[in-house]
Formats: sequence, structure tokens, C-alpha cells
Amino acid sequence: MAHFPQSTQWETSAHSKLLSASLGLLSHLVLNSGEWDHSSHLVASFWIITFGAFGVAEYTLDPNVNSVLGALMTTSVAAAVYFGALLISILIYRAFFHRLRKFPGPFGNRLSKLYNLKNVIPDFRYYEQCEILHKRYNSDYVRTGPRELSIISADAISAVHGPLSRCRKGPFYSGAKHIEGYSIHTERNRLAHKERRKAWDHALTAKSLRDYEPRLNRHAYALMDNLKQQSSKPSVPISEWVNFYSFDAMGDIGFNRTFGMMEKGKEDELITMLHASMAPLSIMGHVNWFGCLVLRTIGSSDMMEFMGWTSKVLRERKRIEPKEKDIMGHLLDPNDEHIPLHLNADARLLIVAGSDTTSATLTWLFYELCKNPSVFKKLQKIVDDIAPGKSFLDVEDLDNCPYLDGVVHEALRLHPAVPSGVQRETPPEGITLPDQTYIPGETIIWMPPHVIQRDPRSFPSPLEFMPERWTSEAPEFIANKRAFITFGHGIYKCVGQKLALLELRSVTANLVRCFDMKFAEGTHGENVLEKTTDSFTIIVGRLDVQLTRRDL
Ligand code: HEM
Repeated sequence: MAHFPQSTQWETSAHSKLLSASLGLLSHLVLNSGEWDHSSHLVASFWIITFGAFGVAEYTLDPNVNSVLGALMTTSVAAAVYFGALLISILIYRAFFHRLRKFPGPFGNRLSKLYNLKNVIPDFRYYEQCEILHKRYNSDYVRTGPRELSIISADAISAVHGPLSRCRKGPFYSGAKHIEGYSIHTERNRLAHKERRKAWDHALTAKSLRDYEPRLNRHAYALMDNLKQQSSKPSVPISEWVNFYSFDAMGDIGFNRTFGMMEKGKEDELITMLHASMAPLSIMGHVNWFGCLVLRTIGSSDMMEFMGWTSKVLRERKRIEPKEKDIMGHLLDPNDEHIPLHLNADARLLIVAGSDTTSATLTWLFYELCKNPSVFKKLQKIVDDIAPGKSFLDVEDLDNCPYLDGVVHEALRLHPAVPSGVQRETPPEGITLPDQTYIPGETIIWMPPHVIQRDPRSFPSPLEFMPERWTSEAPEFIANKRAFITFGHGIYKCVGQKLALLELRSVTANLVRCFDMKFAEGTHGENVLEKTTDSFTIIVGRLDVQLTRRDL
């Protein structure tokens, strides 16, 4: 009987294509059994190390391999068979056997999220493509990725997002761990989130908001003052000015520190950097494993610099006892010298969540008012009658003005600042929706507010900017109020909703009272329509208007 030396046993196994293919299939099983989206750097490192070690073993143990090139060739063949088997197994499974195979959608979406990127990349307004997909398949359910669905049934909102829902935040949120630790927004652990949410809720109660009101008034007043100076010009970039306002106000209410953007009349460099760091989210948010690889290899210098700034601001803020209360005062622990990393993430969140959202909504609101002069005139007449004789309306003057609220809600409905929605994942046992559709376990769900809030089943004449539907004048134009999810729904719902509404009311009412407004000569708001992009929160295109001062 022949005796095989050790090296020949190695040779036999190394050259076995069957073994390589079997390992490829086994890897598919392993990859299919857990959440690897944000461990793609570890998986890639594992493969590089394993095939590197394989090559070295080939060179040293295989008697037929006499050169580095020879070892490289054998390793390449083994890798090709391994990855080929892995890929074919993944594609066949996803295309024909996957638990979501019964849901309609483009065939390419079954195979990879990369295919769905073609809906993102042309203009970075994925939410519009979602609307097209739902119309094309004439369905409330569209498969937008191998294990992902887009759902637009308003009846499903509670089951997916409601306080009693068994769905959890999806892997999208774990992206934060590569850079900054988890903010309250990216915290996926329910209990940890609940604990942190208490402090945030406290920071934004009705009583706390009253503490911030004088500052909201000051910033809105400063905005009107600046716009009065601008109004002699034929064209005013109102989108930029409301952006300055919202960042200055948020810095002040957030940390007692203004960015001084309104004073300088230009965007602070830090904010430019922050926006630059958010732009890749429009792609990486869709393909999490790719985002993870990029962040772990190239990193994000803009983000790191911004994090450095927030950390410095937090340290400085902790040393002082400000004269006016701020949100960070509720979040910082006075008995702890140390500032935990997650507060740094919260500070960044505060600026992004609190400013971009409000300024984008204001820009869209003014776009709609220019497009609908009769609504503008009606609103102007109504706010003229509030506190006559006062040149500036304080936040508290606007507590009870249903038509103003209607205007604000219409802007929020038609142009939600998080238009593609937020990601949820079903529990392992799946969920059954009210229409009896069963959504299998570990399915990623997006429910895009942009589409849901333009659905005639919930909002008849959905594309009409109709503030009256929110008042007693035309309530029949709201068939299902639960479909209004601009601020989210359930336990992760926007904690800053009331603050946002105060800001939106205050700026809108004062601007409409101080000025007549129309699109700048030769424009009709086309930049807002064409240049707006979606980086989780919306980055709105520029809106130029003509302002004419009114005698009050
Ligand atoms: C028009 C204005 C705003 C809109 C449309 C908006 C929208 C949203 C949405 C949809 C979420 C849920 C995110 C998710 O589940 O992933 C959210 C969460 C959040 N928002 Fe807002 N937001 C606005 C203004 C603000 C303001 C002014 C603040 C300032 C404090 C703020 C702070 C937050 C925070 C801290 C969260 C995370 C809450 C949590 O996870 O418990 N937002 N917002």
C-alpha cells in the first residue's frame, strides 16, 4: 500500500476543487445566518488572511510548486472556485428560494442591493424612484433588495413602527459604530435607547421649550432684520438664510453657542464640512457593507474633524454654567467629569437633526407659498390680524392659529425632511400586517413618507397644497391622519417635533407679515425641484425669491 507523505495530503486537499466549492457553500450558510453588514471589513480581512496563508502553505508544503508564481496560481484557482460557488449559491438562493420571493419588484433587486443603486444614483432622490416602483408594480409592497421591502400601506405603520411593534431598528443604524459611537438615534438596543430617551424627553418638554422661547424669538427677529436689508436686492437666496437661522438657533438652544452664520451672511466652514460628510450617506445608507468597508479603510476626514469640534465644544460647555438653559444641560451629567463618547454623537445629531430638517422644511414651505399666491395672501391676512400693532410676533402669539398650522403641516406632508423613511427589521418570527400579508423574519422594511403622504387613499387630491385640509374648513381631504409620519411614529419618533413646529410657525408667520414674496425674476423654484438630494435627511436645492417689504 502506498504511503502518502504529509506534503502530498496537503497537495490533494489544496487542489480539490470540490473542497473549495464546498467551503464556498458553507460560507454562504454562515453569511446567511447572521448580520454581517457592518462586519464586512472583518469578513474581507478573514478572506485575505486565509488565502494569504493558503498561498504560503502551497509554497512550502506542495512538492509540485517550486515558485511564488506557482503558489499564486494554485491560490487563485482555489479562490476562484470558492468565490464562484459562494456567488452562484447566493444568487440562486436570492433569485428563486428566498423567503421574499413572492413579493413583486425588479428581478435585479432580488439579487443585490447594488442593482437598486441605479434608482439612487441618477439624481439622488430615491424616494421619487420608490413612488415610481410602487406605481409600476401596482402594489403596496415592492422588493427593493434581496431581503428588503418598501411598504406604502398606511395600515401597516403601526405594526412596523408603533410602540407595540416587535420590529427593531435595522442594520443601517450600526454604521455609526465605525466613527462616533451611538447617538440616541443610532442606538439599536431598545432598553439603552429608552434610558437615554428620558433625558432627551426632559430637554424638550413644554416647560423646557418655554426656556428656549426667548432665544427662538431673538433668532427669528435677527432673520427678519437681515432679510429686510436683503429685500432691496432683486433676488434673495431664502434657502440659505433659513439655513443660517436654523443652525444659529440650534447651536444656541443646543449648547449656548451660536455659529454666527446670520451675522456673517455665510455658511460656517464646519457646517459645510458636516454636509460634505453626509453626502456619501445617499449611497452608503443603501449598501451598508460597502459603507462599512469605506469607513474602515478610507475613513471620513470631514466627519472626524466635525467630531473633533463637537468634542471641544462639549468640553467647553461642561466648564460653564450658562445664563440660559440649553438642551445639552439636560444631557450632560454634572457629577461626571468624563464626557462619554455617545454624547459626542448626540451633539452631532442635535445639529443635523435639528437644523437641516427645519431649514429644508422652511425652504419647501416658501416654495409652496410662491407657487400658491392665494394661500400666501390668505395666510398673510390671517397673521396680520394676530396681535395688531406688534411689529414682530413672538412664539407665544402663534399658539392658536389653525391656518398657519395647516400651511406648516402641508409643507411637512408634501416634503418630509426624511423622505425615504427610516429602516426597521422584522423579528425572527416575522409579522402579519392588518391586510394579512405575512412579512417573514429578518426582513428590512422602509416605509417612505414621501410616497405614503402623497397617497390619495389617505390624502385626497394629494398633490394640492391645501392648508384647509388640516383645519375645520376641509377636513374631508384627510382620509387617514395616521398616514402623516413626517416625524416618525412610535418609540423612536422625533423628540424635537414640538421645537421644530415652534420654529416653523415663528419664521413663517413673521416672514409673511413683513414681506410680500414671489419667485425671483426668471425663476420658478426649479432648483429646489431638481437639485434637492436625499442623504437620509434632505439637502434642499437653492430657492431664490423676491421680497418686498410691507408697511406694518
Ligand atoms: C421638520 C423638522 C424635523 C423632522 C421632519 C424630523 C424628523 C425626524 C424623524 C423622522 C425621526 C425618526 C428617525 C428614525 O427613526 O430613524 C427623528 C428623530 C429625531 N429627531 Fe427629528 N425631525 C425634525 C426636527 C428635529 C429637531 C428640531 C430636533 C431637535 C432637538 C430633532 C431631534 C431628533 C432626535 C434627537 C431624534 C432621535 C429620536 C430617538 O431616536 O429617540 N428633530 N426626527
